[in-house]
Amino acid sequence: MTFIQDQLADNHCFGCSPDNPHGHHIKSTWDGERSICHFSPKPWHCAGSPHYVYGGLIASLIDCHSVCTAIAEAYQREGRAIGEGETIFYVTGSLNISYLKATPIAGPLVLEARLSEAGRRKSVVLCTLSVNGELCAKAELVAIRVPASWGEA
Ligand SMILES: CCCCCCCC(=O)SCCNC(=O)CCNC(=O)[C@H](O)C(C)(C)COP(=O)(O)OP(=O)(O)OC[C@H]1O[C@@H](n2cnc3c(N)ncnc32)[C@H](O)[C@@H]1OP(=O)(O)O
Repeated sequence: MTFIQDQLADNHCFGCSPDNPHGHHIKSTWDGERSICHFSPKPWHCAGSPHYVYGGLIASLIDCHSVCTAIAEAYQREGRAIGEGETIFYVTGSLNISYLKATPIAGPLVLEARLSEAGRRKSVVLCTLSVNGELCAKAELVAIRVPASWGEA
């Protein structure tokens, strides 16, 4: 399976870089229309209750998965494979999450994202997070394209 994050160069992100030793290392697939990410929380990712996932982690996963989705779609729109040629880099402009149900820590968490808008610099990504087919959170993220130098070390 090919993951978006493994095709991106110069990515140091806490949420999604394969090379950040302290990060979440999320992995997302992109089928040309939507992206999927599976994440299995650890016991220490709990909220006040040991049974449910901490909301900040949920935000972090949605953030990275959605921005990576915007990046994948942008490469596709330019007729390029992900990571091919000049680097395309997006950052989070805004993130609006609704926590609909407590998210069971037993997981796995399934994130699914697709674009509702794709402009020259701005993309809007809709993302859901479900466990066992039950919708626990939904979000809208505005991703803004920035120069590739943003991501350089
Ligand atoms: C592979 C890597 C994956 C990385 C995933 C990591 C995700 C992250 O955590 S990134 C870190 C968190 N985000 C940041 O630090 C971003 C900080 N903010 C910025 O750098 C800037 O404010 C930035 C880039 C968002 C906007 O730059 P700016 O030059 O002001 O944009 P501007 O030209 O005014 O606006 C462009 C478009 O975006 C829209 N926009 C700008 N900022 C926002 C915002 N905060 N919310 C919603 N829309 C916005 C504008 O309305 C405009 O839209 P339109 O084209 O429809 O008129």
